[in-house]
Amino acid sequence: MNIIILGYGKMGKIISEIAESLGHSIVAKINIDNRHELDQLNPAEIDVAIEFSQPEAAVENIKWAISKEIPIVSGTTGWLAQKPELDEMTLKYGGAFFYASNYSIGVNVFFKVNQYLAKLMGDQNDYKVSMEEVHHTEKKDAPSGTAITLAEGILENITHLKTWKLSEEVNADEQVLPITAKRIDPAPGTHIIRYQSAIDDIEISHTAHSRQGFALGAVLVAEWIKDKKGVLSMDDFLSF
Ligand SMILES: NC(=O)C1=CN([C@@H]2O[C@H](COP(=O)(O)OP(=O)(O)OC[C@H]3O[C@@H](n4cnc5c(N)ncnc54)[C@H](OP(=O)(O)O)[C@@H]3O)[C@@H](O)[C@H]2O)C=CC1
Ligand SMILES: O=C(O)C1=N[C@H](C(=O)O)C[C@H](O)C1
Repeated sequence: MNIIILGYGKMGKIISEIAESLGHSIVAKINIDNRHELDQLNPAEIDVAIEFSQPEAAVENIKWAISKEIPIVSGTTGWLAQKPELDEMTLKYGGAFFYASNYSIGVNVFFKVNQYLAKLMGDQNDYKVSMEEVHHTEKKDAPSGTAITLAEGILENITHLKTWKLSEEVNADEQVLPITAKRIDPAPGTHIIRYQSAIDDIEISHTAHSRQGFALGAVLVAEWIKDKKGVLSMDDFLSF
């Protein structure tokens, strides 16, 4: 496959290495300073675009790929308010757009465990639920996209919770799920969910040891999306 990398930073570099090791060709590695190279490319020769850039750059990058009819796999976090607009554009162009806040298989198993635990805890009003995420200091957004997906999994199952908020106070508001975001190098990504009561605590966590799992997942999705159409997510890709 011929792949274009939109955002050649920490993730873009690992994704390129993995893709090349699997026999794919990287036809361009685009950062802010060489975006002009996009105009010299022949879209017909690109099978898939993989986009891991920055919150302010993601929408423009994804629009570029959709408008050139190139299937796009995006992992950039911190811009999701604009996703409905991009979903609509994908359908208008008859293209393929895949977004996931986390491409690691382990985290996607963890998403399911989180939903199941929240369902079990839905009527257990003596427990206060809270979340902590830990990432490296270069991360631009907080809370992480993964933390927001986890929060959505909790809110849809615990009815007295109405929203989440960045806060360190576990007991502040019955209706609010507090999320603490810590920035400590070199943490690739840790997420912890805690249910705490006077009697006992329940805790689940996922700790990434490197960025390898995120990058491999993105390449596997890129291979899968090549001949697909529509607005797609990990629920379409994974069979669990
Ligand atoms: N979904 C997932 O599984 C994962 C998602 N992420 C997310 O991916 C994103 C990237 O993470 P990471 O690689 O660590 O970040 P980096 O900061 O290391 O890389 C981002 C890259 O994007 C480049 N960039 C900035 N503006 C543009 C633009 N307009 N067009 C193209 N490229 C641009 C930057 O270039 P320059 O340095 O020149 O500004 C930089 O090289 C983040 O949003 C992060 O949260 C990260 C890991 C996993
Ligand atoms: O910026 C990162 O590094 C990561 N970002 C993603 C997120 O915001 O959830 C995924 C992973 O946690 C690493």
